[in-house]
Parts: sequence; C-alpha cells; structure tokens
Amino acid sequence: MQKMLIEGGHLLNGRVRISGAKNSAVALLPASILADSPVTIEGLPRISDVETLGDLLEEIGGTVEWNERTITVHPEKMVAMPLPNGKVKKLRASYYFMGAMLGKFGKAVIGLPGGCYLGPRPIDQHIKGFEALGAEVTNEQGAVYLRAKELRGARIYLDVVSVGATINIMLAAVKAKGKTVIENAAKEPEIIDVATLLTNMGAKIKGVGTDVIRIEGVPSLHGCNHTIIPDRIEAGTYVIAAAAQGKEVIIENVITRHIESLLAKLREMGVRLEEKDEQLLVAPTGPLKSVDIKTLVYPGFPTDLQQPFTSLLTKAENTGVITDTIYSARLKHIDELRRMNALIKVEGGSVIVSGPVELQGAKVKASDLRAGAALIVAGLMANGITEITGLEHIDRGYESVTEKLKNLGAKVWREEMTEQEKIQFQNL
Ligand SMILES: CC(=O)N[C@H]1[C@@H](OP(=O)(O)OP(=O)(O)OC[C@H]2O[C@@H](n3ccc(=O)[nH]c3=O)[C@H](O)[C@@H]2O)O[C@H](CO)[C@@H](O)[C@@H]1O
Ligand SMILES: C=C(OP(=O)(O)O)C(=O)O
Repeated sequence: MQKMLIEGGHLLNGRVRISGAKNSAVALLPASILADSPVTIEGLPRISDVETLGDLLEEIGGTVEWNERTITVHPEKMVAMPLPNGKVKKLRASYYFMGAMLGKFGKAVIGLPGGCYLGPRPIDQHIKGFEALGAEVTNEQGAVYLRAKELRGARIYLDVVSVGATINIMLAAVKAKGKTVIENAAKEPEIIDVATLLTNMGAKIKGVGTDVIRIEGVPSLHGCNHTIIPDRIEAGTYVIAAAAQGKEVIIENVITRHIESLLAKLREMGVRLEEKDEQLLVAPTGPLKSVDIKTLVYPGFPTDLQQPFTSLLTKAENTGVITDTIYSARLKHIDELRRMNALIKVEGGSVIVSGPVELQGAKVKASDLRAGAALIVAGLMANGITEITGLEHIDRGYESVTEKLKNLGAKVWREEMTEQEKIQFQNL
C-alpha cells in the first residue's frame, strides 16, 4: 500500500497528454461482449478500472489481448457466467455487464456495483429499462438476476437523466426485437462514443447526443476497430491544477468543447486560456476571482470536476458557492481540505469556499476518486508536504498521475506505507 507525497509551491510548466476517457472505456469494454467477432479498442487509459474490466471479460470466457493502449477482445467463447461477487464490486461500471449480457445471452447475474461512494447511487432506472424490454429482474443477496425469454423494443422515459441507465438500456436494446425509444436520455460525450462503437458493430442507433435516442434492434453484431475519445474529466483536472499552480501548461489531446462549462468559469475567474487544434494553453495571470458553480448534466458543469474545483476556489478572492445538483453528498473532500487550512462551510445543499487562503501541507485521505483529485490540486498549492492515502481510488481514474505531474515540474512521489501507517489508515 502506497501514499503520495507532494511538496507544494512548485509552478507547473510544460505539456501533459490526456489519456482515453475512463467513463467511455468502462462502457466500451462491456459493449464488446455483444459482438460475435473480435473488437479492437485503441487509446484506452491504463487505469485500474480498465484492468478490472479486462479481468471480468476473461472471467466470462473472453480472451483479451493488450498491446500498450490497444485491446482486442475476443468474445466468441464468452458464456453467461454469473458474476455475483468479486471484482464486480471494485468499480461502478460493472453494471454495464447487465445490459451487455442481457443483450447477448438473454440473462445475467451481476453483483451490485461498487465505485465511488457519493451518497446513494440507485440503479432503479437501469432496472426499469430492462423490465420495459421484457426482462424479469430480481435482487437476491446483493446480486441482480436478469432473465428474458425475448427482448422486445419499448418506449422508456427516464425519470432522472442518467448516464449509466442510458448506456445500459442502449446495450440491451441494440439486440432487442423492434424499436426502442429512450426519452430524457443523457447526452454526455461518452454516450456518443459508446453509440459510435455499437454502430460500427452493426447496431442501428439515432439521436445520441440529444435527449431522445431511437434504436432499431438487430439480430447480431460483429467486431470492429474503435478509437476512444479523450478523458474530459482528466483534462479538466489538469486544467484546474494549471489554473491553481501553473505558469504555462499545454494540455494535449483534449476536446475543449467537452469542457466548455469549466473553461467559461475559469475565464470568469481571470485565467488566460488559448485553444488551438486539440491543445489548450492554460496560463493564469494575477489574482483569481471567485465564482459560483452548480453541477448539472452535460453540457452543464460536471459533478466529477466539482471536488478539484473546490480546491482551486481556496486560492480565489472572495466567496464562491458550489452546489452539486447531481450528488449533493459528494463532500468527503471538505474535511480533508479543512485540515489543510481551507475555509469551507457547508450550508444546506451548498459548499461555501472563502479565499484566498494559504493552504498548508497535511496528512489527508482520498475517500473517492475526485476527492483524491481535489487533494492533489490542494497539495500542489500548499506550503510544505502533503501526504495522500487512499491511492487505490485515484488509480481507478488517473493514468500515471505521478509521472504526468512530475513532467510538469511538480515535486511528487510515492512511498510504501509503514505497517503502523497502514493500521492508522484502516482506522480512519
Ligand atoms: C462510470 C461512469 O460513467 N460514472 C459516471 C456516471 O455515473 P452514473 O452513471 O452512476 O451516474 P448517473 O448519471 O446514473 O447519475 C445521475 C443521477 O441520477 C441518479 N440515478 C441514477 C440512476 C438511477 O437508476 N437512478 C437514479 O436516481 C443518481 O443518484 C444521480 O443523482 O455519471 C455520473 C454523473 O455524471 C458521474 O459522476 C460518474 O463519473
Ligand atoms: C464517480 C466517478 O466514477 P464511478 O462512477 O466510476 O464511481 C468519477 O469518475 O468521478
């Protein structure tokens, strides 16, 4: 078990290349189950969520070949193996095995997913969709059992706009008999990426990127090649880090349109940004002004950037208010930032950050992925050394984060935790 150490105060300067999108990757890999010949996906991020999904594809009989960031999944020998426990609990996106296996085999047994604890994360809309397509769904001892004699297209109106439910229903519906319409669908870029893969596999999907998706089921899907989109949340995290502690940072392999809500806020704060081709220059000049943000579904401000943005606001003049309308309990970074001297109040559903303050290095724990990102941003700005534990969360979503930051001039390294530190960590 390791901890990350950051000696704060060094300015970031240089270039950082963004990896493939985690939230696409974790759906594209299960989607490959639906094909009856090999699927090759290029540009995958080497993060633990992706490694875990590769292992799960092998558990159900697939063969997985890695060549750096390219994976070829051979689905020919896959079977409807139940996955009630084990690795499915390590990540959120294992729920995509439900839609993909239901579409392919007409049945699945999948343990309830893990992933970041952000408050309650129900999957009732996924289940509602599967049932509308004709599946019988039961929940037995922490696993979801899905069975369908035949999947039939249906009209499904999502009660809440959900990324996971939209993708999961799409995965099952591409092989259902007849037409499916998903209304009030989510519009995130990752949904378009998954639909692009499925279309290349032979699926018939229209309307992705709007809130009405129309699918005409097909009897079979074939293999194809696909290149994943860049990770807008990883990109946003480095943009925030550069705004917080950068001199001139060039972000490579970013689709700036995907993070426009963040860039607009940074411009309001006084950060200089220049966009060119698939590169973005971030060059903060002078004191930052506080802003308020409200997280919303895409194209609104992403909840996944709310936590690192909180760290940035500690450096800005005056008071900024953050309201997370997607996960109101996504607050586990706050106490850790307070340990570092941040002035943050939680009032009703809002987080109020006062600044500017000089953060101080401290021993802090990343309790979820983006809390980890928030602590890294804070550690880069802080006086002295910040020690971050809980790296298994950070490694779920950030490829080579230590190396990428080092290349930008940060003083950051990892060390093995002592036995005593491990015990203290377990008791936190
Ligand atoms: C693997 C992945 O892609 N994870 C992302 C995905 O998570 P995930 O797909 O789990 O998030 P959703 O978009 O489904 O959740 C959005 C909101 O809908 C609620 N909800 C969702 C499903 C459901 O059946 N019932 C229900 O009430 C959730 O509690 C939440 O308040 O989108 C989130 C919101 O952008 C991001 O934070 C996660 O990084
Ligand atoms: C919440 C996140 O991931 P997951 O849904 O995989 O837990 C995230 O990426 O910020």
